[in-house]
Amino acid sequence: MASMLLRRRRISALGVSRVLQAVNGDSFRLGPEPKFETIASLGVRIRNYSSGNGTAKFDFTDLTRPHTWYPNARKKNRKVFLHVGPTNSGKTYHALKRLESSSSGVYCGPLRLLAWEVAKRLNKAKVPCDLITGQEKEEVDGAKHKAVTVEMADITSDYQCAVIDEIQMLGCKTRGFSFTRALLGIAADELHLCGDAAAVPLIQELLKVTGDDVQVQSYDRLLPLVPLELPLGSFSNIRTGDCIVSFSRKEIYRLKKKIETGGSHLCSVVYGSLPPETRTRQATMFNDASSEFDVLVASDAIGMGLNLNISRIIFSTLQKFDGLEMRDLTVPEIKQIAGRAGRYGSKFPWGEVTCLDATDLPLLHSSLKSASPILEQAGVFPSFDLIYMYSRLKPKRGLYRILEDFLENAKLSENYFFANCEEMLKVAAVIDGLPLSLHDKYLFCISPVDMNDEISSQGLKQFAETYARKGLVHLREIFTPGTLEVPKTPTALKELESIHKVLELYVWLSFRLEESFPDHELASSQKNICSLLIEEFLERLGWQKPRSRKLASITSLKSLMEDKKRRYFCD
Ligand SMILES: Nc1ncnc2c1ncn2[C@@H]1O[C@H](COP(=O)(O)OP(=O)(O)OP(=O)(O)O)[C@@H](O)[C@H]1O
Ligand SMILES: [Mg+2]
Repeated sequence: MASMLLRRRRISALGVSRVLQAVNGDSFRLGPEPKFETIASLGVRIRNYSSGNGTAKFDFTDLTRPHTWYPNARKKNRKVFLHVGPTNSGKTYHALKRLESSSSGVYCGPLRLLAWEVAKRLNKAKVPCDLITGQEKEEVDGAKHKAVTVEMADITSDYQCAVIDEIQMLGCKTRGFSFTRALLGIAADELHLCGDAAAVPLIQELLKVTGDDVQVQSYDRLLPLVPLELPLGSFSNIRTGDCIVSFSRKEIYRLKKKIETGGSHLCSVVYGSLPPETRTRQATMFNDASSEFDVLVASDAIGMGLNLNISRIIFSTLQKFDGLEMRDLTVPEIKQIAGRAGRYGSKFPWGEVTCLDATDLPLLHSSLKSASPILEQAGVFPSFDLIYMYSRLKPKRGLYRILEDFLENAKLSENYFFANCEEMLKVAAVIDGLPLSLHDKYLFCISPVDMNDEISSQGLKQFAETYARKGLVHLREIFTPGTLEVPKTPTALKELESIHKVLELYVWLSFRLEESFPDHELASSQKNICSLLIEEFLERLGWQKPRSRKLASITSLKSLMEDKKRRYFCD
């Protein structure tokens, strides 16, 4: 199918045959935008350097004091509240209450789904709130509040209140630096940090030098979470409100099929490579008591902060493929995922957690009893301006060499580690030969391309090549609108997911290089069609036997979209 959509002469090899595919959450390389945000704080020495008088010896690779990169935040004496406790203890709830009552504010979350949930909640409470993620900007008239994915946090604005959710992610190898940037850089009178107690000592240490006032508020779980003594046993024991967790996309579909062929349940699915809007609607459908989709099959894409009507989490495995090898889930991962069961305010009075396989039960039980290991270091990454200034010392080098050199020479304090930038380097290696400015190269490097996905990486390459050659990239050059159709096989589904990624990449670029990527509307609408077709596959052409709903009568895409809007967009 994809050969019809992505012209063959440009995107050739399409097959992706990984049996086990990691199905993580949102794309993580929606890094901070390449704005000159640090330079102001580097002061006079940079001016000396720039004037070329040769007297200044500014060391751009000295990253030992990242808090000095954010003069706006440093002008404030921020009141920092650390809301810590187990999952489902009301941490985010209390922070959001403050946000809601503030005159201006921002919520920064790790997932689009969380940002979406918060924007919806604030708007419902008559607090106009924009939703801003790497790929979308939904602006509301008069909004003084924003719900954003953490990479989009604006450190140049002044807020009364800011919330950073799942703050323990500052220890994440790939995305941690964006949490650190938000932590040190957001200029707010009140900063609320929600997350695991394991992050407290590190945050206290990092904020010792900022002059902020830090208070810790601890919470207890609101509803009990009961680890079961028995595994699930037969699949006939599956019941409404169950969520089976698996880390392989193929396994997710196998489980869905197995449960649905039992004839009593229909399954929503949520996993990382599904389009975000599809994930949102699948989650909404599962949460909706009047929908027939009463069981969820999901990856760890549901693992953070989400409020889902889950009564019991069933781990199909306690191992996941992390891109390199199969490994056991960590204690925080198990606790985060298990914590989705029995959310306060859902219809279930407590949560339960078990496994498919009895041999996994001891690890499950011991992990739930263990404290998460104390975080030792926070991620950090040089902003574009530092890389740019450094590049002037190394003329004629491509971004790959500049990044590599920079990281080799960079100095950090013991509280920080360098973000893993392998994915950025992969992009740099592909585009370095093109006649593009360093700024443009950096932009392509932080774009949400999935370099492990052949279609997505080919899409990026073609966009960058055309942009370098002509400065203008029309979507039609690599994509033929109007050819998308409901996938008929799991392979076609996978291809459609990849095509969605290419369209998402175009939309992302069109936000940042508006004139050069002018087909924003077309790419957005095709992207939406893509996700609707994927959902149609999930609902109609999957393995389930629809019961009462007359899906067969939905023939045109228009009526399909209207049908979906009626059912899932009206809230
Ligand atoms: N005091 C309260 N009154 C009403 N609802 C509450 C209260 N506290 C929490 N809730 C609700 O309970 C649910 C869980 O709360 P919340 O999302 O804040 O937990 P959390 O500690 O942030 O969990 P996680 O670690 O999973 O992110 C949410 O639906 C929230 O709205
Ligand atoms: Mg939370």
